[in-house]
Amino acid sequence: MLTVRGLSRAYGEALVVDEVTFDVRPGRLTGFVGANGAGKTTTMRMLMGVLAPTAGEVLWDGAPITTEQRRTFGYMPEERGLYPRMSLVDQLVFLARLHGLDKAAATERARHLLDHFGLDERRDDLLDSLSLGNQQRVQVAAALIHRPTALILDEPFSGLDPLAVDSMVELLNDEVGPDVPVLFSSHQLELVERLCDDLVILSGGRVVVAGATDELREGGPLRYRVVVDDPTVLESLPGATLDRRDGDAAFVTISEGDPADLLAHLTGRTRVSEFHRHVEPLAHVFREATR
Ligand SMILES: Nc1ncnc2c1ncn2[C@@H]1O[C@H](COP(=O)(O)OP(=O)(O)OP(=O)(O)O)[C@@H](O)[C@H]1O
Repeated sequence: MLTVRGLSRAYGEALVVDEVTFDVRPGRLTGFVGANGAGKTTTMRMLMGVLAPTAGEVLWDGAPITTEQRRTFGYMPEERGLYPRMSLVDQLVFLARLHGLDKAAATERARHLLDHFGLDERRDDLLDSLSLGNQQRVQVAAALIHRPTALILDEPFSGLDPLAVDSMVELLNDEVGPDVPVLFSSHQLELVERLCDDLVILSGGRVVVAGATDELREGGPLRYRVVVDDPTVLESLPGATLDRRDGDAAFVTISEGDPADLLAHLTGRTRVSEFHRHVEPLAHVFREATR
């Protein structure tokens, strides 16, 4: 497991990452979300050891991480970092060799990834002749070249259309080992909500929400969407309040007691055609957390 503990970074007087703590669990896709300037890239750089923290540490399986261990990670930096004027296959082979693969194994691995990423026919083309989506694929392939033990991706989906995002996720699922922790940053909350097992929300350099995506969504207020024949019964509810109406539907938050009791109360007074849990999208959780 990869752990970030109390990580901080100051530039002069400005504390841009402020005691950030979270885990990236094995085999889980963790989304690192925050507005522009929240501190995601700075945190990821410190995680990878390319930027020194002002305070705090990074742990790998509970012990301070070593340079050797970091070398086994895959990293896609914000500034990318492949050579625009080198052919795809040459640079993947070059990177694989930097990671210690011999020439035959490096060529085999590069060819496998290019083939799997649908780029085999482009293998002799220069990176900057590819579409943005394909360039991103090559960047991800580069991060995967040495079968990394952890994967840190800075905005891997930026600029991709929804189909390209899905295809990238499929490739990651196929190519990333089952116990590998994966952290990726994004400012697209809807995308993260859809893709991630775990979520860390950063705002102004601080973690404002962290946890399993499902639990964060389900852990919100106990809100129900209700449709009844006689809406006047909603004006006084035991252990619940009417939040708002939207056409025929009303949204009710249960503050105490069981939803079943509220349903029984309503059905005793009017016909109830809808009564189900309304889970807020994470954008709502984010807004609440950063208010
Ligand atoms: N070298 C630097 N010197 C001074 N300030 C910096 C430096 N690098 C980053 N910052 C500041 O630190 C803050 C966090 O930046 P960072 O790039 O980590 O945010 P981010 O969440 O990755 O944003 P984005 O989504 O825009 O990439 C910003 O206010 C940025 O201006």
